[in-house]
Amino acid sequence: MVLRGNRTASINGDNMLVAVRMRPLSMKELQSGQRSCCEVMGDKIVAITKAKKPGAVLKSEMGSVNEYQFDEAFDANVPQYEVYQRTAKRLIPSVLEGFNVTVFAYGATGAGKTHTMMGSERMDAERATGAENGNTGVCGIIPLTLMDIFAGMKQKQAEATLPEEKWSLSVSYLEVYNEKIRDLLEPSGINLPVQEDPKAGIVGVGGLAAKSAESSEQVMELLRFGNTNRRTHATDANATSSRSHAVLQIIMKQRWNNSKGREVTRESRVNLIDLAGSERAGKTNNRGKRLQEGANINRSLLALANCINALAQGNTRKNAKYRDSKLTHLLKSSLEGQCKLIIIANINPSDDMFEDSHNTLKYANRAKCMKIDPKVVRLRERDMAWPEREKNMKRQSNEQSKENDLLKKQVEALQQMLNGNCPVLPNNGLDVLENLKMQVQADGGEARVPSPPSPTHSCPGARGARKPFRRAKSLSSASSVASLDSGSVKKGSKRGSLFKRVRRSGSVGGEKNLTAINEDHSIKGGDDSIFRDDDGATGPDDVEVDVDYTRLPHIKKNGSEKNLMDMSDISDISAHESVAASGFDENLPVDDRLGALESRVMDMAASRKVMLDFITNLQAAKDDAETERERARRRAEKAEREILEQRDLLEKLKAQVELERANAVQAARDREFADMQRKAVLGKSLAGEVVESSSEMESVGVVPEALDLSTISGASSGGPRTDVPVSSRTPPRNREKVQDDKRGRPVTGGRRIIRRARGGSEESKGEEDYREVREAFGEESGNMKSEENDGIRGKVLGVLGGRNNYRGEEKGKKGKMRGFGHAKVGMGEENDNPFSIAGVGLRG
Ligand SMILES: Nc1ncnc2c1ncn2[C@@H]1O[C@H](COP(=O)(O)OP(=O)(O)OP(=O)(O)O)[C@@H](O)[C@H]1O
Repeated sequence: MVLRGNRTASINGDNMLVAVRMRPLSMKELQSGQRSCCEVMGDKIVAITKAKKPGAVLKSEMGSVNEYQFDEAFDANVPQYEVYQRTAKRLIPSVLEGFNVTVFAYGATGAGKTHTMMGSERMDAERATGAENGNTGVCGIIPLTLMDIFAGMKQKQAEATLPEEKWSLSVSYLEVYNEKIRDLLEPSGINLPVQEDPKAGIVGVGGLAAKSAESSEQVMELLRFGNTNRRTHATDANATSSRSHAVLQIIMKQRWNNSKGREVTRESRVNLIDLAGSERAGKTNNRGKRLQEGANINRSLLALANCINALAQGNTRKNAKYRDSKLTHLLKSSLEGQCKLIIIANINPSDDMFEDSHNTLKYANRAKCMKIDPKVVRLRERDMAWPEREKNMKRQSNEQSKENDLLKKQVEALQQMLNGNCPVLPNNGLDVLENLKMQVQADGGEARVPSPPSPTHSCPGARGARKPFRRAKSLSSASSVASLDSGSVKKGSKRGSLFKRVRRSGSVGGEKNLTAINEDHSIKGGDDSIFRDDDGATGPDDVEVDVDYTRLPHIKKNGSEKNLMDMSDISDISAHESVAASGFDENLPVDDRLGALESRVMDMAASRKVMLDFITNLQAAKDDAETERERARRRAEKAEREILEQRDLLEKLKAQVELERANAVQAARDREFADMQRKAVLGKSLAGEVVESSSEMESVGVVPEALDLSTISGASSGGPRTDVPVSSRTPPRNREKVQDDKRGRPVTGGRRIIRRARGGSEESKGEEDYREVREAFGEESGNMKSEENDGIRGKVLGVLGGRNNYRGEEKGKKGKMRGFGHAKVGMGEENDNPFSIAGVGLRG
């Protein structure tokens, strides 16, 4: 068995601590027969044993033991609190003194990093039983550190000896997932940028939320919320595997006033980091998204290992490639030596994880060689002399005040436009909106509330905090939009167009003439006193803007009413202003005036943000209204088109009805004419005159052949006639003869006869029909006496018989007796075909 090792402790003394923590084998691992290959020995030494391969010949296959010495080493039995006590707790005094501290846990997946940093799932229950009193069984380093920091702050505050000494704390929580930085406290899905301040040697994250907290409980609440947004997923190696690196940043501030009346701020940051674990794809069986996550985790951990290697090689700080990953970029200031550093290497003792655990130990061993030289307390002192500061504050305050006035008036103008006083924006109104848009864009889409300026403040957040003031100035001078009131423009004025616009055009009656909106929505200049007092000084008492904020418009959007501005944000602007006015009261002590001015600047900035938001909302509402108007116009046009189409259609239908009516009239005339002809023919026949022309017969719908008895064969058989030629002409249908009967009632010739015929006995039916035919055609019954006419009568009855299914001879008896008498010229009862000769009958 070969023994190798590196039994040296960290070279950085108190500034850096490298510890190793070994977790116990899990039940699952024990059940699957895995054995421990690691041992924590005395003197903070960890030994890792590589088993000899069965039948090993090569040196690499031989068993070996490696021993490494660390600043701290914890075996599986060491409880959470002891781990904390021997690591992070040591650095709490440094934090309270203003040092930056970074603590991170490193190791393979499932080695116990989250357990070490956060604690176990039972942490909440345990905390409820009083972790603060020493019952800290399952709390990890993060909650324990928070408790101690808050306890330390409380004590410091209680023992405060410095004038106006105040302690405060805020936290931010982020994750690095797949090389993207996400805010866990205000999750938005946005990939936040890493920002570096080389001068101050600080690396921060742009746009990261910082939440102030009064107690560790509050921070733990925030953490719990953040953890619900963190990416974790079950893998083969760990049921709750972290898929991202999580960074909790605690920012602690101590403020006091020094003997020269200057405010001094001391700020320290504590980074508590739970890294995701390195993993081998072969062991974890991860696929797809998990595999990609694993690759990104490994890449960033490799970048971290490379940086540590480079830093451990002595004077090669510049060789460390921090930008190889987001994680190393974020940790740059911690690794470079700006921070006190604690690295906890977690190992899983299972022999199955030998390679991973050994790598972790080698990595931690190398980290010991990093040179850490954290900067001592970083004091940020306001070094500006008071008169200069006061002047500066006044200027800023006035700029804000003027800008706010202008914004108030623009809000008013927009409200009027929105309330319908001016449904279409005039050109200069559009200028206002355009100007506002530029302003909002120049603010990066959002106006931030500035904190009091601190010229020597070197952290990026604090520098950013001064931005709104500078921005306001540069914006106003850069703005190139044409003035609304060109007469009042002062060309070349440093104040720029936004302020030029409210220059006065004259004062009225000695009163302060407030800037107002002209009827055409341009902004009318007010009294110069808005900017200057009689004595030439400027101040908030000059501002008297009477805006009724209770009349803020509600915009209907998507069916629901939306208030464009939160009233609570702005309702007490005037109160702020009156309080802030004390900043100009020369009789007050300097500190009070400074405080008042600061608070005024902040309030002004806050109300400016509210108004900018409001204006943006108004703009959006206006856009929505215009879109809605456009939609309504299109809908109206469409409806108009449809109405016109309907009208066209109606006209066509009317014309068609007219045509049909004319046709019907013409058809009625034709029928009348045909009936007259037929009547004439039948009259002739009944009178015994010879009907010479077949066309005469046809004209009344009687086919001559059908009446030609010579063509009738089997007339006496009584069966259906098959040899009777069927008229090739379709008998005209619906051509019913309508005429008055004797009583003047309209009678439908053929049909009526048929109906009647169906009613009585067969014989009398024939007679009746015959009579009715006669009557229908207005013949005198006397004309029927002659024997010759019996033939015609027989014909008529025969036709009737066919039409009404008279049965052969029996039904046509009378006709036969009187001559022709072959009523069965009809088709018999089977023949119902209206197109047969029977149908031709008298129907025509
Ligand atoms: N010291 C310990 N004592 C008891 N159980 C532990 C200890 N360390 C870790 N565990 C348990 O081991 C399992 C894995 O631990 P943990 O989730 O902390 O691993 P991890 O290193 O954070 O893994 P990953 O990188 O995948 O997130 C958990 O069930 C945890 O409770």
